[in-house]
Amino acid sequence: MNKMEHITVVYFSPTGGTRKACLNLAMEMGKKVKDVDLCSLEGEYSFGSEDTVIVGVPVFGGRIPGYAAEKLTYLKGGGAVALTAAVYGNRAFEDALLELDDCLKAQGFRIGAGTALLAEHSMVRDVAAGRPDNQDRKEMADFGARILEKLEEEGWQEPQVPGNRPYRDWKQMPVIPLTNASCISCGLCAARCPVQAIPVSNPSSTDQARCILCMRCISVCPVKARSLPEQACAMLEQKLSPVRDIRRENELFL
Ligand SMILES: Cc1cc2nc3c(=O)[nH]c(=O)nc-3n(C[C@H](O)[C@H](O)[C@H](O)COP(=O)(O)O)c2cc1C
Repeated sequence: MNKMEHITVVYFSPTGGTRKACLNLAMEMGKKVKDVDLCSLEGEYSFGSEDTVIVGVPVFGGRIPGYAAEKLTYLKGGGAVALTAAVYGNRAFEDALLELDDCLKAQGFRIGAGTALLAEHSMVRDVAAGRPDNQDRKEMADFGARILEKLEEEGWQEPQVPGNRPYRDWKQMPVIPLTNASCISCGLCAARCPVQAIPVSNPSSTDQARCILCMRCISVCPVKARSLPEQACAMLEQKLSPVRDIRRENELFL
């Protein structure tokens, strides 16, 4: 039996939705919570078999971001229980949860439960706007109770989660965020970029070869000087218009 006293929440959350969704689950499980941002991990981070860890990543194109997959190799599971969260913006999570579980198994975790959770779409913010909301939070209390009940059982099994191998092929759009004349060169975007794609000396430029289009620079800019090119925005809005008025539900796989 896993004598859980606290839960560690490990996440990659460029615009904060993944972190919020995972913290909601952790807090509703009634344990002390430790917060670990994958962006600030620079070396190995080890767990042991008594640990329980919520690991959350955003869904990018039905996959997990390559940056997150790389950072997950810093985690050493040591038999710890992972509760996984593929956090997505109302379109679909496709192979992301399966890929996340596979990555963590390879790092020595046992998967206790998988979840697909909703958060605001970071590219088109009026899709799943305001999520996770109060209703999501209440649902996390139910998910948390069901997870704890399962982990109390002797000989519990890892969940079957949806998704296919090989994982779907996805390439990010060949665009970068643009900067307009209101940029005050404060350098916040450069400081917060997880992949150092924005030079501190010239924050209005972006290195396309490094940029993972995670939207953090756009979301942290205090004067809203950064945005995707208009054509890309129009294309995304059109692509997401069929899911704009749908409320997708969080899912739990035990
Ligand atoms: C490059 C990119 C690709 C995305 N692809 C998907 C997707 O395939 N399906 C989906 O529902 N949401 C997708 N989203 C939305 C994010 O998964 C969602 O907004 C997530 O909550 C962002 O996490 P964050 O707030 O922690 O950055 C994508 C977002 C970005 C930036």
